[in-house]
Amino acid sequence: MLPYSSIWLVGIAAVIYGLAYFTKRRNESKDLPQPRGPDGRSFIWGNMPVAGECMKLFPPTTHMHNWPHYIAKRWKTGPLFYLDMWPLGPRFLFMSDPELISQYITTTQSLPKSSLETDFLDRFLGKLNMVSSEGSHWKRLRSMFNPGFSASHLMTMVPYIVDSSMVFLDILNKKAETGELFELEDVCTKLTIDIIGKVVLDSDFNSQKATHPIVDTFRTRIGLMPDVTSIYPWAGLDLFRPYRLWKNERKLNGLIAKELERKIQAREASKTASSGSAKNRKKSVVDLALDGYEKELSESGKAGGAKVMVDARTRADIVDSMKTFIFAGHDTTASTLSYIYYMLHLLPSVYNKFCKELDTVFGVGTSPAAIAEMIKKDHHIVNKLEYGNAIIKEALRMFPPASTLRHIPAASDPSKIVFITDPKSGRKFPISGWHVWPAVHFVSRNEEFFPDPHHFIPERFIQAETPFPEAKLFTPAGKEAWRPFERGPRNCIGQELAMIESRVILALAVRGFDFVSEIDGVKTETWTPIDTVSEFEDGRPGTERQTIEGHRCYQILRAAAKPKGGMPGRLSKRKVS
Ligand code: HEM
Repeated sequence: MLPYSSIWLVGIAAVIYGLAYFTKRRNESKDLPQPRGPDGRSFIWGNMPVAGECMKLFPPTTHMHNWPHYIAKRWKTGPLFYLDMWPLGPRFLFMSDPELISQYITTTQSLPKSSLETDFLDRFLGKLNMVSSEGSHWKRLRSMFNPGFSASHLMTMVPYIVDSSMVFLDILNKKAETGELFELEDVCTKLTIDIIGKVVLDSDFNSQKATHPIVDTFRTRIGLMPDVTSIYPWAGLDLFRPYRLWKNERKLNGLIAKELERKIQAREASKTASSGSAKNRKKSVVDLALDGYEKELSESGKAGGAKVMVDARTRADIVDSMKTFIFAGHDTTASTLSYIYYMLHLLPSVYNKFCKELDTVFGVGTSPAAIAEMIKKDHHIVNKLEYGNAIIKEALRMFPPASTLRHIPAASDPSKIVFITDPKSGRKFPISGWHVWPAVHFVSRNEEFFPDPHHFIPERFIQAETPFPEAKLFTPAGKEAWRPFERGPRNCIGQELAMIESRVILALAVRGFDFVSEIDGVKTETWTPIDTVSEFEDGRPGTERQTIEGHRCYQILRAAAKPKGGMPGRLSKRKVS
């Protein structure tokens, strides 16, 4: 037994060590750009007072990517700042300078993904998912699936996208007839899921009209995941969650594996088939991945006879990738489409200008059915929708559905700390040990590149029409300023698909509709653009606050950044202009 005096000595030593460690950690961020002042930083709490203010002011379910722009303005931090919430929360480094981000975080030097992102995705999609994979496994997955997501290959999928969009158009017509209250995002999600099923797996999910086990099980899984809107690790604790998630994963993996097996059998059958339809079938993303796999096997001399055996590891990679594509590809595009309908009601001038472009490209008075045929004949015709494309880009700028989070571990040896250098000031900033979050929402509000960032101005992306010729967007510095799909080797593999499907849907299913968002019985008929910092000037707590930047359907975090409540509203027929 230790004598009391020794216990005291050990206790005192532990307290001294603890205090020294705490002081050292806290001082690491002392001189870095960050919110300052009594409401910005304290020795004990670091920048927790800032998080406290944001949690109080922003409506409760707000996506946290709304914070950095507000913080930068409120505490005048500039485009790069640290938010040290240790030991109660993460240590973030926020940035909105696209040049710094591309050079040090995502492109020239592509940092590994942060555990704040990958822990969630590994649990949700499986450990082999592409978004959180690193190194040789990520390279293998990316090169396996790149061919299927190339622009030239995706163009061959346009007829499928058109067919799904015509079903969607039908549904919108019915909603406009009844004038019922519905969640626009849900309808858009079913459309994007159908498109992904077809493009990726050549499966008819048909979820716009019926239920499909894969889609149902997948959506159940989304509901089972913890709500990650809180920065506290204990938020959303549920003892039965792991079991429910495990059960759901088994079911989902089994369903996708069955679909994959069907695909493999169909491929084998088509090799010997004489019928043209089997041979001429359009290839899905998985088909192209399996083509690559077969080629790899035959080049390495491992192909065993005429029948190709897909090994268990490759099957597991494909199953997790399918979940990844469904996840990454449906919510994101559905959210973007929902915001486009929402903005086109609020800005009739944008709607009218787009209708004129439709007339120019497809001819005055051309019906959606005729436009559908035109697109099927000439897939590239949708690329002529320059203004339509700018509308999609502006929606993605204002309401970005996703972004990236990167991290390299802290270094105890000061000589091993990694720094980035601001070319303007020459100042060095440490990145080791910080979760670097180049939140697209924050970058998209950088006024050097996007003046009047709270206004929806598609023309800003068309050089000949921009009202901001002095903005840096069209200079070399602005090349990577628009980054909703991120940049560099880890950029979005599905970005061409998202843009092509959005253009097709705009061409077919926007004209003639008027969508009015309606939350808790309040219709959004008009909108006054406003900066969050001005909007929150009154300091009224967020539980009472209903809008962000003037929008009642602000973005919340539900796996991706999605419109609040699924964008409820009513559709009506609009006078065709
Ligand atoms: C508007 C639609 C979309 C947006 C805004 C978007 C955005 C993004 C962003 C920001 C990333 C980087 C994530 C990170 O670094 O953690 C990403 C990655 C990814 N996206 Fe998308 N995405 C969209 C649509 C799609 C579609 C349609 C698919 C596929 C069907 C897809 C599949 C993926 C995959 C697999 C990755 C990981 C790529 C890699 O790590 O190599 N996305 N996306």
